[in-house]
Amino acid sequence: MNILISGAGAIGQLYGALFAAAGHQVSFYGANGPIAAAEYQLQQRDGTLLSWHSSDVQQPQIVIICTKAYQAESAVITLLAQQQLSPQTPVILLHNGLGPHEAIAARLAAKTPLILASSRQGALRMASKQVKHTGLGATDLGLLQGSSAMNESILALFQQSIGDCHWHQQVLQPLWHKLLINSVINPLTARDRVTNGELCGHQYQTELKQLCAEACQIAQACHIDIQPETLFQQVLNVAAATASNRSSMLQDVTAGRMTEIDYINGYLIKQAQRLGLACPAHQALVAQLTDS
Ligand SMILES: NC(=O)C1=CN([C@@H]2O[C@H](COP(=O)(O)OP(=O)(O)OC[C@H]3O[C@@H](n4cnc5c(N)ncnc54)[C@H](OP(=O)(O)O)[C@@H]3O)[C@@H](O)[C@H]2O)C=CC1
Ligand SMILES: CC(C)(CO)C(=O)C(=O)O
Repeated sequence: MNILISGAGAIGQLYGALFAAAGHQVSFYGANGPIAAAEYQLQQRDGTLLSWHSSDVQQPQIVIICTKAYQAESAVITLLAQQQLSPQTPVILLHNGLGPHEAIAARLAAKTPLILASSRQGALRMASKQVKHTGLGATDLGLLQGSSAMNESILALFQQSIGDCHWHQQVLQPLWHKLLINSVINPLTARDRVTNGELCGHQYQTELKQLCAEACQIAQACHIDIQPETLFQQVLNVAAATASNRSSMLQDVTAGRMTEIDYINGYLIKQAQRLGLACPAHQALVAQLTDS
């Protein structure tokens, strides 16, 4: 298959390498347009280097947006302006957080398959054309709008190339679940400059519970099936399982980069305001991070 990936960063290069290794043609798009064919390297989990080649951009059969959440809409705008995409070509959004799908859905033709995806793989950029595969994890996918004609072939493509991939009829459920966990772990670790595991300490338990309770009330009002005690336990499990990790938001803050907080806690706050619900703990957290 001919796959165009917009966003040649850590996750874009990881998925690109895995698609290419499975025999597919991968081309990249950047903020300024098509990226010429080049050699890339993936540092695999066993330490060995996999060299692979991207192609020049041709008419794609699938488009995957692998930018940060705050870059996704502009990536789609650039593609629609510069490429003659068929309205049948599926567009897959693969970023953390939620929000850009609403604006992007409105920009695409009604029949264009818009697929949302969430990745629990880990990738780290080592050089402009080299990434390290830092963690294995599932990819969740599902159709948000448009024709479902390619659902099965897209799932087969992901399962054959990436491995652990799951199709969801209600894709917003797994995306919300990841957002809820990120909405607690990421800003706390970024605010206090601590590893994920440190959130399991006694001093965080009250704040964790309050954040989980608020987030669940908003999620439930958005028809997401989750209980505060379940989320609290999941947050502790993820924090313990990734104890030595520095969350992506902590890494962004430390490096002086923009964070995705507007698409994680910011999305929750937006939903709360729409529904007339209070969320003081999440608002305080956003303010603490934005002011720091
Ligand atoms: N890295 C990881 O382990 C994981 C990441 N994720 C999520 O995946 C998403 C991508 O993360 P990650 O790959 O780490 O981020 P990166 O910053 O490494 O990659 C984003 C890429 O998009 C490029 N880009 C920026 N603007 C545009 C644009 N308008 N059009 C096309 N390309 C553009 C960037 O180019 P430039 O560098 O020139 O700005 C960069 O190459 C995020 O939402 C992240 O939270 C999810 C799970 C794990
Ligand atoms: C699960 C967690 C918190 C792992 O670090 C993550 O997804 C992130 O850092 O963005």
